[in-house]
Amino acid sequence: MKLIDGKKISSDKRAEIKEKVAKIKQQTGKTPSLATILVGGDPASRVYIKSKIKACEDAGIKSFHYNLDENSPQEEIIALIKKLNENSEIDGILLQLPLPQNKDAQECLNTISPLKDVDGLHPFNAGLLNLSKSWNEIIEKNILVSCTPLGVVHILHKSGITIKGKTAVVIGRSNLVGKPLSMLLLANDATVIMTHSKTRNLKEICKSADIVVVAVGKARFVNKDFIKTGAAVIDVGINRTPEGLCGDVDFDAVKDMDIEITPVPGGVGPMTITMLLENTLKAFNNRKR
Ligand SMILES: NC(=O)C1=CN([C@@H]2O[C@H](COP(=O)(O)OP(=O)(O)OC[C@H]3O[C@@H](n4cnc5c(N)ncnc54)[C@H](OP(=O)(O)O)[C@@H]3O)[C@@H](O)[C@H]2O)C=CC1
Ligand SMILES: Nc1nc(=O)c2c([nH]1)NC[C@@H]1CN(c3ccc(C(=O)N[C@@H](CCC(=O)O)C(=O)O)cc3)C=[N+]21
Repeated sequence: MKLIDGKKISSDKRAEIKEKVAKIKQQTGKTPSLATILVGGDPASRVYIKSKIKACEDAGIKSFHYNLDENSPQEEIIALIKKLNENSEIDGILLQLPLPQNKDAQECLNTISPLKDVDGLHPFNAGLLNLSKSWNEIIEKNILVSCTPLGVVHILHKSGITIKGKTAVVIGRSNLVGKPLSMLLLANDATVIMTHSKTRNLKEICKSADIVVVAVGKARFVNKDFIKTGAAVIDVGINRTPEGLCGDVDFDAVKDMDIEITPVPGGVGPMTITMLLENTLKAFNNRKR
């Protein structure tokens, strides 16, 4: 087993971003900025938001945080987003998901200005990703794509894992992770198989893959039976268990195989936040303010 060090790849990229931010400040006198919105007080979401704010600070990106009450009506969330859309000082807006019950997340996301949509969840950006024909096009056009999928592809590139021509199986089809990730792998010329809870013969399908990305949200879901020798396994899952934080892969069960694998913690998680910083810079550049 070869461990893929997401933390190291992430900190290298953050150092690059920090330099870029310093240059922008020097050349324009402006500071790229991110607004984060948390509705309610879900403990896991609080932890993520805290790391996001800390990462912004470390990189020299200005951050503004808004914490709305659990019971705030949807109109209040939308009104805040509209206010942030109009605030020329703010480059990126991140609405932390999931929202408390009885709120329509997509409706809120639809009101974020596509230019400030650092999670790439506005239909306009999701559409641009869909229409893109290559990875180069996505990079050159500065398309805003969901941070976790971007992080996964960055990890693959930095680890020297070829994507072109490979069979990649993605487990999970959420709008935040599985679906945009499948589009990114496709743009990188993989043969992509998208799988989900209704997929039959999941083990066999995964066993045929050169690259397996798991984003299901079930602790130790993937075991030896899913993985072929020589495969790259990217574990997106974050599960809090009595024994601590763990991914969707049963790490102990596969660790003796001849594979490359990202650990949890220290794999995809840190990259997600790094890509949020990168997307904030993209938003700054796209707005040319
Ligand atoms: N490391 C990071 O930076 C991030 C980690 N995460 C973590 O990744 C995981 C997934 O997140 P997210 O995509 O938002 O989760 P969702 O709950 O939105 O999606 C889960 C997906 O898994 C599929 N699924 C559920 N059960 C099975 C099964 N038995 N077999 C195959 N597929 C199944 C679902 O299928 P169906 O569509 O049919 O219901 C669904 O598409 C979570 O653990 C989350 O915490 C999320 C974001 C960032
Ligand atoms: N609009 C929106 N955008 C998101 O990108 C988003 C979201 N909502 N909702 C929740 C998920 C989850 N997510 C993570 C971010 C960082 C780590 C992370 O840093 N993980 C560390 C461990 C952190 C810990 O100890 O909990 C690691 O894996 O090493 C994990 C998960 C972003 N998400």
